Amino acid sequence: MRTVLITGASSGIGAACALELAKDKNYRLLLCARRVERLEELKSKIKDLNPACEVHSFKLDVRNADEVETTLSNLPQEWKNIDVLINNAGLSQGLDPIQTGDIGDWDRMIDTNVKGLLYVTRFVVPMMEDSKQAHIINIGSIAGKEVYPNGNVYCATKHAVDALNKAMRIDLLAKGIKVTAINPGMVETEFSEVRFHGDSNRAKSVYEGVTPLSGQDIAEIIVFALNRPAHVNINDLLVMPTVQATGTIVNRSNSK
Ligand SMILES: NC(=O)C1=CN([C@@H]2O[C@H](COP(=O)(O)OP(=O)(O)OC[C@H]3O[C@@H](n4cnc5c(N)ncnc54)[C@H](OP(=O)(O)O)[C@@H]3O)[C@@H](O)[C@H]2O)C=CC1
Ligand SMILES: CC(=O)[C@H](N)C(=O)O
Repeated sequence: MRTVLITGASSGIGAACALELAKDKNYRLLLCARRVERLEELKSKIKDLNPACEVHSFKLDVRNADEVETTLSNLPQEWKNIDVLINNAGLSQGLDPIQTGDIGDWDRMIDTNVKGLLYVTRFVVPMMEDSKQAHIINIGSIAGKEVYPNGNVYCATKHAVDALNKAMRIDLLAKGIKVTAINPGMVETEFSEVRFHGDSNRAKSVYEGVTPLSGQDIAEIIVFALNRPAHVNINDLLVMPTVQATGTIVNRSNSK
């Protein structure tokens, strides 16, 4: 049995991972995010799907290092050993050129996508000491492999995730902790709604005329990566919908 901690489990890819892992009797789930009411709804979906799946959920804002340390160290005793960390919490805010970008948006992206991922990893790795199957999955992005117009700071944060993913693989090698980056292209979640500060029409237009990836598509790939034999690690995977060639080149006339 492996205990999996998923950050940002209240929506999108994180919630889909929880539901996918709940189908597999080898996993028990630690779910966190800021919106606890969403986590409660997710827990009841998991109960319907697999009543035997053990779930513990809690509120966590990954941007606050003290909160991350205190909350993780105060987990109930039976949840203190972690095997798998899915560093998923993240967001994009704004899509503006650098000279007019909103500094609050920049801070939120850097604090969540880079510093939050670091804080959680810093305090979870010591909780993996007893694990024989320790694995960290970092959710990067196509935006961590290339830069697209007006993506500036979001792209920079995901390039940082790409670097940290490689750095973790080096630093954690002697501990036998697997480290995998999953880098999605366009996935239809709340991502665009958050990027455009709740402008749902603009968010919808991102997915017009295309079949994007779903959270479930990414979750299935993560479960595949987690279930490889002990000697096999998927280091880095870039996953795009068939209609997407780069961060911004998308065929909207030939949706599959
Ligand atoms: N959708 C896409 O096209 C792509 C997404 N990604 C990445 O996938 C990851 C998941 O995003 P996605 O599912 O699409 O988007 P969603 O907006 O649907 O989900 C984002 C999740 O992150 C959580 N989160 C955000 N800020 C914080 C915080 N400060 N502390 C804790 N949790 C936080 C949210 O929970 P809450 O608000 O409740 O705290 C939510 O559960 C992100 O890292 C994103 O960058 C990568 C490439 C493409
Ligand atoms: C370009 C993408 O596919 C990604 N969702 C992003 O907006 O960075």
